[in-house]
Amino acid sequence: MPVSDQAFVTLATNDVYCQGALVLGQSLRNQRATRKLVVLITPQVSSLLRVILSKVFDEVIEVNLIDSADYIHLAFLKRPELGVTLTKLHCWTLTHYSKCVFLDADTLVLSNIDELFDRTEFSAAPDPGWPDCFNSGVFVFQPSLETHGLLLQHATDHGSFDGADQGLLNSFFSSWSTADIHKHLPFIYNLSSNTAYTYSPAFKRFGSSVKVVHFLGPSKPWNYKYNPQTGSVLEEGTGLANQNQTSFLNLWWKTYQHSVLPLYSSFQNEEERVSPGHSAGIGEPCTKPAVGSSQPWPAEDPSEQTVVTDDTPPSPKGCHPEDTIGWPELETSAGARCDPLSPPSPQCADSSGTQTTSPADKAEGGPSVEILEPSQEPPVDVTGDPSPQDALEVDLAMSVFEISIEEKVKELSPEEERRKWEEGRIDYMGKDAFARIQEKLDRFLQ
Ligand SMILES: O=c1ccn([C@@H]2O[C@H](COP(=O)(O)OP(=O)(O)O[C@H]3O[C@H](CO)[C@@H](O)[C@H](O)[C@H]3O)[C@@H](O)[C@H]2O)c(=O)[nH]1
Ligand SMILES: [Mn+2]
Repeated sequence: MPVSDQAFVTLATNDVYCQGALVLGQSLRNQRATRKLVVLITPQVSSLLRVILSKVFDEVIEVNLIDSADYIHLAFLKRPELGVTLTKLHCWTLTHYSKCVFLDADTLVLSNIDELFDRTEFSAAPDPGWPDCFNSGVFVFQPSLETHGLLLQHATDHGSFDGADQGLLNSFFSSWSTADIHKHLPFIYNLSSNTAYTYSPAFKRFGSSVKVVHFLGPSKPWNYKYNPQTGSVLEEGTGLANQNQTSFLNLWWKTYQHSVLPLYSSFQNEEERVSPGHSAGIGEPCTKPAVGSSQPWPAEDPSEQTVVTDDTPPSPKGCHPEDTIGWPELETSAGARCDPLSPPSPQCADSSGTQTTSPADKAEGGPSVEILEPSQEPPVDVTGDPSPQDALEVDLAMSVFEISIEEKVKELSPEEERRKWEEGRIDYMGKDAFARIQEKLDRFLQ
């Protein structure tokens, strides 16, 4: 029975973290989550990713620090490191929900976790590095503007002992470790993938009941390359610590391959229906239609998995090499259009607008799992040249043997920079951070 005034909430401030949010959202749908799915985004997220997110999430909500009260805004300018922290706190403003479960975008849900809604604010699992603190990657909270205001006030008055949300939330909800054991979520709701081996007998004993894996720390699943034929991440140079970690990474990538990549292709199908004759774009899987089917989960999966598929028949697509004109302003890499493993590059679709899927579609359990057939084409890096105002930050590189998500560092021209500022799209955390501006001034004055 869906409970519409409760929601699972995540956050993605850029296109790279959006890939994580998509995997998380699809993993919740695959596990038949009965609550609404909400993703908070910031202005940096490109229009294509907003459309793709709206296929998975019931609500895609843009939040902006600039909307916060002036005193917060000013304090923030002096404390740019609190940026993502304060953004996470926006989840308390979702007052059209009575209770929510926040999940970091780098988490993966392995079985249904609806029972978390039986808990109350503020419930979280211990942090593996300091178990008297909770980890802020998974928590139960109750939206409230009052609490939101108090949290912001706390942030400006006291900062955060780790410079981010986990320190702040731990000092705000400081009685968590002692007051009420019901607020301690079991570790299986927030198992850190990279510490699963530090107490291996416990992992042997309890590992099979893990419900949420959290890829906390500096290396995220999308930093790895994945071989879609073997179904495993490529290990060279990554220093993978252990087998459990690898299994979880493989699961993340399997979800990405089977539940997220098809969203890019189905997006393109919709575009085709809107403007027939402008069919295939970059990387269109045009040689064979994709087949909707249920995909068994890998043997290493520690829990019972269900992949929900819808009954929508795959739209037949022929290979029409002369029709590869979907987005004329973009360059295509030679050969890319016929690689069956290539979804359309995100760069192809800057003109996406604000298309959404109805929540009814999503209630069915998300898009079908597609089997993408390998081809004999040589590996192709599918890249394009997006229009400046929607600069995408990821490149999806696809080949028969390798899928990778790469962060793209895009240099904007001075005019584009100025326009971004004028539109209020300021990268406080990055190149517009005060320290960087100071450096520029210093250079100028020398
Ligand atoms: O550039 C960023 C960075 C973070 N996030 C969001 O913020 C979350 C937290 O960042 P993450 O990189 O996942 O941090 P962790 O490696 O998990 O590190 C820990 O420390 C963080 C800062 O205190 C906490 O937010 C985490 O919950 C905690 O697990 C992410 O999952 C995203 O939802 C973005 O959207 N964009
Ligand atoms: Mn995290």
